[in-house]
Amino acid sequence: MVYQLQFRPYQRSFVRSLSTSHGNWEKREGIIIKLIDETGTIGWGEIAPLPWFGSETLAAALDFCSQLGKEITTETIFLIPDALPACQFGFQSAWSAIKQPQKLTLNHQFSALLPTGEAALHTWEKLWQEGYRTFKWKIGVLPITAEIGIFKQLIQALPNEAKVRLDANGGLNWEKAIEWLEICDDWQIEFLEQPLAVGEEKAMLELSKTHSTPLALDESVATIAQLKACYQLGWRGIFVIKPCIAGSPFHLREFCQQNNLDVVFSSVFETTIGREAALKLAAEISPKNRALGFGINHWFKEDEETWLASLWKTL
Ligand SMILES: O=C(O)CCC(=O)c1ccccc1C(=O)O
Ligand SMILES: [Mg+2]
Repeated sequence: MVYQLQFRPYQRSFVRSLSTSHGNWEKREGIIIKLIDETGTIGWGEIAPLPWFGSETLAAALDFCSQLGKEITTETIFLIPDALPACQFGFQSAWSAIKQPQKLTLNHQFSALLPTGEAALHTWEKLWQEGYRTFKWKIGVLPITAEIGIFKQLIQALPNEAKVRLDANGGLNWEKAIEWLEICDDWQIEFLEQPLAVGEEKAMLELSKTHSTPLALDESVATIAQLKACYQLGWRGIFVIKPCIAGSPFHLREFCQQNNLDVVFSSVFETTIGREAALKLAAEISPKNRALGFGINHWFKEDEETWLASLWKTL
């Protein structure tokens, strides 16, 4: 089967930059793709790379799209190399949108991403009023004493019913991870995400055995190959899945289902197009008790619908 292909790069700025232990992220860049089959049916897809997480760069994704020309075959779509995981996801989900155009039905809760640092203290309440009951806050950004101080204020301000996830983005060392885990154990945190850097999976396995707070791997399992490697290593804790950068949605679903993984789905600030495809997977494989990490409205300046509509017009 042959599909006509069109694509458009996009970029949008965050209202405030996303601060993590990797640094400050100012704007989201990606590519929207449009496939058209012989009957005129359209499938949209999105390539939303996150190079600081280990995916390809935007430039590599653009090179890939540019060399394809005006058409792409089913075969090419399923032979995209593993070095281009965000492209695998974008093209294969656009293909699915044509072949299996089912509507998205979800009854999961969402988790809201709080701004980093003190700003979390005056942001959670608005999100609570919007109905969020799970909140994620970044750590490993400020000096640890200051951060623990803010954390204690936050946890005491939040209603009892609220669940809290902490995400260190690999920014802690062994001692700081233990310091945080002891606090997490006291406050019944839902989980601590990626305390140590990529490559320190054995140490994280060790930490998971000595503390009651569950640990989640994120950067360590960014792609399907990494996910498999960590599973093989014996990781049976939580796996954070960012579908848009993980690779083939078909392979991802198969591996998660076969091994019954405890997964938490997570956004990479993709647009509605990537988000719909990611949430379709979540509807199938995310456990109901794990809120989806897609509560990221308020992070962009433009109104999503208007912004996307104007991008669409150019395709
Ligand atoms: O997972 C969530 O709840 C929100 C998304 C999120 O935290 C995130 C978004 C973009 C890039 C990295 C991360 C992260 O989990 O580290
Ligand atoms: Mg994370």
